[in-house]
Amino acid sequence: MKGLLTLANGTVFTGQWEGGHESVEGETVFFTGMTGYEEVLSDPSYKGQIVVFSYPLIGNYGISEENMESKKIQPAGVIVAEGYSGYINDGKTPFLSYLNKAEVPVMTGVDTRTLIQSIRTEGSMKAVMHKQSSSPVQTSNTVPFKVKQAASSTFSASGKGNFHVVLIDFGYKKSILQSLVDHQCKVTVVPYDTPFHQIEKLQPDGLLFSNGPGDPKELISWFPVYKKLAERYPCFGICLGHQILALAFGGNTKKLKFGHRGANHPVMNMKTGKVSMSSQNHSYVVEKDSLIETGFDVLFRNVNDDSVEGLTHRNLPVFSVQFHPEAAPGPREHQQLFEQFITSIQNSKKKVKQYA
Ligand SMILES: NC(=O)CC[C@H](N)C(=O)O
Repeated sequence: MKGLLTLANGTVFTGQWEGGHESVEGETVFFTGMTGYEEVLSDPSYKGQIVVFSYPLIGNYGISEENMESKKIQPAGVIVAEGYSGYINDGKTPFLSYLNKAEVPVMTGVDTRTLIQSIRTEGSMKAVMHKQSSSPVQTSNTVPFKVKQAASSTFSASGKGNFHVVLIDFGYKKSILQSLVDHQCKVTVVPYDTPFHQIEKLQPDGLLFSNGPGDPKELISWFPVYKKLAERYPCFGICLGHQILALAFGGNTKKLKFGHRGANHPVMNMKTGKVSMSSQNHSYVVEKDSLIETGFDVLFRNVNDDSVEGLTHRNLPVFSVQFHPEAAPGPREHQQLFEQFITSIQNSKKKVKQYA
């Protein structure tokens, strides 16, 4: 069965329709990593997007539940050049069956090279993906934000939990929670719309503002609460969490032409001059010139396009990164940022003791 992907500019790409809902729409974005499709498919930040994989063969090591970042397949649709359907190890689910079960449509045999070139030239675009035999869904302008946990829940490694971190959930990846637990934190996950006094009641040692889908400015009504929290507790922001911290302190964000999605984005630490590789998945960035009165300095910059990749506050134990330090199988060299967060919690605790 033939499938069609119609971009907002009218360009049509064809491929093999492999199943799932008969018609979906979403913003078309591309991911350049050679591995890591399980992470991409289950990262809530991809919610509602149509993801095009630039690596030509996807699915060659199947799907393992343990590598999934959330309980759902998050993108609205998936486009690949070739979907692997050969042998995989026991205990893994074949790529296409997993997506079929989740009813997420996949198109294979697509000219992904030309498709990605057109996104690079014209920018990320809305598109409709549908089975040739069914009529396409109507395009709407709804932004697919709002990933919400019903209630808060607490996690820790048994017998451990030296620091209590409240993870503010905008659509968090499981490996962020895991990285905190691995760093001896007891973690309470709370929905993004949890009032200040409820977070205060939990007596956190620090707060983690998570990643998440959509435009961070949608959360504007919550910025005063996030600012108050950041003035009170040591904070670490990741991706959407980083953007939100900048906005809450009066900074601004803008949308990139086609975003950064891959596992080899070089970033420079502005304090040390050291360049390291990072995993990334974002459309929006913090505008450097908007930071003047926020109290934030640039902690990391992107070596490719000079965009802001991290912030550190001059007077508060608050820092953030636009990339994903928790990511796997991307580079692991940013795990030390979780250590930095723990150190900032420890230092704040010492200060409180001093003044007590
Ligand atoms: N990974 C994320 O948290 C993404 C943040 C935001 N939705 C963006 O696209 O820029």
